[in-house]
Amino acid sequence: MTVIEIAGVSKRYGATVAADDVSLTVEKGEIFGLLGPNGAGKTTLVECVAGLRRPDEGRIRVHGIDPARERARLRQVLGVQLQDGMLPDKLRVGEAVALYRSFYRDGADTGRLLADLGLADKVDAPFEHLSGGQAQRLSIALALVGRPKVAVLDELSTGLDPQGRRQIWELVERIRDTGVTVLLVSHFLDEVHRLCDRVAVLDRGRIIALDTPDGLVAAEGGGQRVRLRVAGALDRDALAALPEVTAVTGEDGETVVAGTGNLMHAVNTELVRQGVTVTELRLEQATLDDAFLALTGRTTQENSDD
Ligand SMILES: Nc1ncnc2c1ncn2[C@@H]1O[C@H](COP(=O)(O)OP(=O)(O)OP(=O)(O)O)[C@@H](O)[C@H]1O
Repeated sequence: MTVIEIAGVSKRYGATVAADDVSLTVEKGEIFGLLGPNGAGKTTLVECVAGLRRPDEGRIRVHGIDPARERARLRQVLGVQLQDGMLPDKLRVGEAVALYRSFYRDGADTGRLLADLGLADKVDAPFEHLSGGQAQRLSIALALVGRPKVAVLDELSTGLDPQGRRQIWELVERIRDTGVTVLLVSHFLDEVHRLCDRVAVLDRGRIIALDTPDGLVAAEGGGQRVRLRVAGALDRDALAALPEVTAVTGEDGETVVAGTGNLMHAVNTELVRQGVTVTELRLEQATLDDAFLALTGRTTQENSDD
């Protein structure tokens, strides 16, 4: 069942095209990722889904509701994670959750929600005293307090340490397991790889790829690389001619063989045939980072430094 439908959506700010003819659908129970560099248009798109902005063109439906025209109905089915620092410093965790709960006819049990999010002992803590991870968990609690069918989570693990990120990821999986459809905005490749069923990669307002995380990696060129060094001369052309091999590159005496299928075995067999002495041999699986680089021409480092 389609829960979110985005069809031909465009949004401009003056001369900037933030969304350019974007179409996608999100199915019930999916964790769907929007991945892209800074300024790619991710936030603009989710703000349109959340009814906070009106697209210039195109159609959006969330559970059949037009977000731009039916904000009150939308609020009953869609929960949106607040961005950093959007709560008053002195507001206590329990007060914030109770306030947000009061917006809904059929909201969550706030005590249970806080316990589920590991915030039970922070009920009386003011927002300004929360750690980064606790503040993130509170923002997720506020997105879920209306027991939404759809949760929009934006840059959910920014600023968290590795342990905090893992905890948040487990939490998102638990949310999905309760039947909530999740639209997740991220520019972290490891995050979308771990969590998402499907990912749309956005760049300059356009969808440049839409697939499962593994599908994106595979499309990048099969997903494997063998790095090797040998003593003496290596016939790279013979390696390149192997059916499993898509490319052979190399510098500083290292040879990098990219390919598909049983690449390691094929390369090994060829090295034995050539009778060369191998001094180093290592298999790397391509990651979503490689796919991102191949798709956008930018590394994730350039991405976050944008
Ligand atoms: N209110 C606004 N007025 C003018 N331009 C805007 C506005 N909001 C966003 N933009 C521009 O639209 C483009 C898309 O921005 P958007 O925030 O949607 O991207 P994003 O992918 O969410 O980026 P980030 O990862 O940095 O949050 C950018 O070029 C941005 O500068």
